Amino acid sequence: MACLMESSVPLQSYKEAAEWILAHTDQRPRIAVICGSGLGTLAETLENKTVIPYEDIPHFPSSTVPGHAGRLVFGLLNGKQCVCMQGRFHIYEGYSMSTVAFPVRVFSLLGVDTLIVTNAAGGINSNYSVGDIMFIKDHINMPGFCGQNPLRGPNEDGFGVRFPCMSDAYDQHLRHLAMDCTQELGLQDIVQEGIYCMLGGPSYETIAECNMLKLLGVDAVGMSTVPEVITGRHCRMHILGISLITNMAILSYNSTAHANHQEVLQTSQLRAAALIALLTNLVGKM
Ligand SMILES: O=P(O)(O)O[C@@H]1C[C@H](O)[C@@H](CO)O1
Ligand SMILES: Nc1nc2[nH]cnc2c(=O)[nH]1
Repeated sequence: MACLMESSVPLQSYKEAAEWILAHTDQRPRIAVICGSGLGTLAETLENKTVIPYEDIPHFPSSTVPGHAGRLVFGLLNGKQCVCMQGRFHIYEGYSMSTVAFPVRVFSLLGVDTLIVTNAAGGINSNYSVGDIMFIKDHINMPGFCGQNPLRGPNEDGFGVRFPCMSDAYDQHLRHLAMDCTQELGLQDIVQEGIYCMLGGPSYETIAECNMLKLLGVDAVGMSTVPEVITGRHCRMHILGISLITNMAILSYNSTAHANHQEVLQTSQLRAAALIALLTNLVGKM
């Protein structure tokens, strides 16, 4: 009988990508950073860089979104070896959740055990302001309500268990360490801690959808992060999630504001220096 199961990414593809990378750099980082929309400048600050375009790596997807350069950058951040993804993948580009999270399993094969995931997000919580930095304490996988999950398909036991727990997805110790860094850097007035909700995109939310998310207790909404976090936790990585509030979600029919990607990139640029300082300080303490 023909197999009716959807195919997920074959194990061999992760292995071939990892082997290729290991053959092209001597760097062996334990920390990976996924840079959100417009936040890739962090990678420019690494020392002793090895830059690998995604298209050179076997089986790696390509970045198609403005503000996502499409390169892996290996190097030293505050003396610690790191690998930065300058550009991530999204399901709205046409990728499956497992393809979006492909790099995370490759990182795991490289020896990465700590994943810092950043994103640009719309603020739902009315106490937030544009430019706030939100540490993610939990997420809602909205596409997951319709069966979209990066772990869908046969389980790869070599990476993790069939039914991984997600109640501890975001590492409390890392979050507290990051909070301490914001105090040291004088950023405490722009720091929040909250719940991130992933929607599929690429359209931004309607006013009714924003109000629904507010009722659900969501603090910030975006189109990413959740696939990488679920996949990272599946292979027991420690995870820190950071959302930059690049725009406020529109909750009132009286508003004349319109969500747009230019505003997202502008706010990212405005806060790039603060985020770089935060991550540099944090990585130094890890
Ligand atoms: O990759 P992230 O989540 O940072 O980017 C967000 C979601 C969309 O790609 C884009 C919308 O402006 O920003
Ligand atoms: N879904 C969504 N993603 C974003 N990314 C940056 N801002 C937003 C937003 O308002 N909504």
